[in-house]
Amino acid sequence: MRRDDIVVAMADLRHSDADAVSAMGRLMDNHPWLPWLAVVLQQTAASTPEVERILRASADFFTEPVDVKRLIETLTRIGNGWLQVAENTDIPGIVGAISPIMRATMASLRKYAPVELPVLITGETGSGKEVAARALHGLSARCERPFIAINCGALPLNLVQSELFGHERGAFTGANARRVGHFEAAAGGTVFLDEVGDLPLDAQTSLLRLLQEGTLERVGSSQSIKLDVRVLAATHVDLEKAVAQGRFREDLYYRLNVLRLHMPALREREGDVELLAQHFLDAFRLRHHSRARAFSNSARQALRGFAWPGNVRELLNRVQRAAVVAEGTLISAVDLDLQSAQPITANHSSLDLTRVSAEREAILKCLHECHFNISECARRLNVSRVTVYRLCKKHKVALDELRDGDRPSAGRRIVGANGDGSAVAQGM
Ligand SMILES: Nc1ncnc2c1ncn2[C@@H]1O[C@H](COP(=O)(O)OP(=O)(O)OP(=O)(O)O)[C@@H](O)[C@H]1O
Repeated sequence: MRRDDIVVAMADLRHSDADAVSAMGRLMDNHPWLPWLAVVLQQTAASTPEVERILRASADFFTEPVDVKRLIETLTRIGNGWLQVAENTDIPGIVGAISPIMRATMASLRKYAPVELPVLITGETGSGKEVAARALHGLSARCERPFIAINCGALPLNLVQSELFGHERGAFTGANARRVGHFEAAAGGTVFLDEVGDLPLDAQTSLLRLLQEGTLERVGSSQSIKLDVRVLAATHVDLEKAVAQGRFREDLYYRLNVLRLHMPALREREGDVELLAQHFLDAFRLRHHSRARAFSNSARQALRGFAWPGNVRELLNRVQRAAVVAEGTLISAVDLDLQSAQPITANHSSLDLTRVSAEREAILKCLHECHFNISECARRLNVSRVTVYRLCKKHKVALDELRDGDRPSAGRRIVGANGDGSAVAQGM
């Protein structure tokens, strides 16, 4: 294992005593990215919590006599780079949720999905808020109906009302025909309002009415239209602060914040980074030619030690780039451009760590608020532009990647659902 040349591991528990079983459990915990298979005697299957834990962590398990056909099928699947183990969260679209913090979040998600109430999804940029919103929709009774994701920050200011709620012909110059807004287009389904804090006040009022009364009016009409739609909203800014500053309606905040789902930052998700990285690599290999099929030890260490300011989106970008540049079958820390990444906990007292993390949070938050305008960020933080760049370097803030991620591709990204309930994505 230390040499990184294990493709699949088999935990043979047929003749193991309790000590051997718990040692095996520890070994599996320490190597969660490896596809594990387990072999047990029928009478020992899940007989103790330790064995149960091993079976849960295994991609597949077998009892004696081993079904060789199924074993070959499983090995073939693993050999083809398709790691079932990475997708054992049983929430479609959400990969790599073995960390306790992510498991707790997924447990909440499962509970919230069938409930007909708004959910406010919080979390840093790239932490998977939209992925969570889609999962909430996919696990709800509305899954066959449309899922429409709207980036509120990307809507042209003068057209927000019309984009969201539609308009009648002649409502304003250029309104040559009646137009149905995103909410009406999602009738019976779910609307996901990303960056809800960016909604202007008049649109907030219309949204509040929709949430309270279940009705909307198109721009240029006074006729109320009844509408059944579930609203999910996300923010990476502090909405409470926006309320305190009068930029966000308090009554709307309480309406949206009935259920709250917090997506943890990737650096808090111990064990998930490797699973996600392997999943992204496998997915990349299915679509493109790439020799790289796994990560070297140093790469894994770097993946675990990095602070991931851009969260899962940054991990995805780095893995894809590494898969392109890697020369051999193993991706190295250099391929990931993480050669100088130090474990975030190394050589720091907890007070130091708190300071470092507060500084990083402050710079990231400010950068987002200023839409990555460095001069503006420097002005707000009362430091020079050079200092902003220095801090970005110090905290491994990949400005280009974050900028790309921040740049809204379109106001409306998801336009519907296929017959099988899967979302149709546009402009992503
Ligand atoms: N658990 C996950 N499994 C698989 N892919 C994920 C997961 N979480 C995030 N991703 C991927 O990471 C990228 C960013 O995710 P997403 O857009 O949901 O983040 P976000 O929090 O909504 O970002 P932003 O705050 O910038 O809107 C997407 O490509 C998404 O598919």
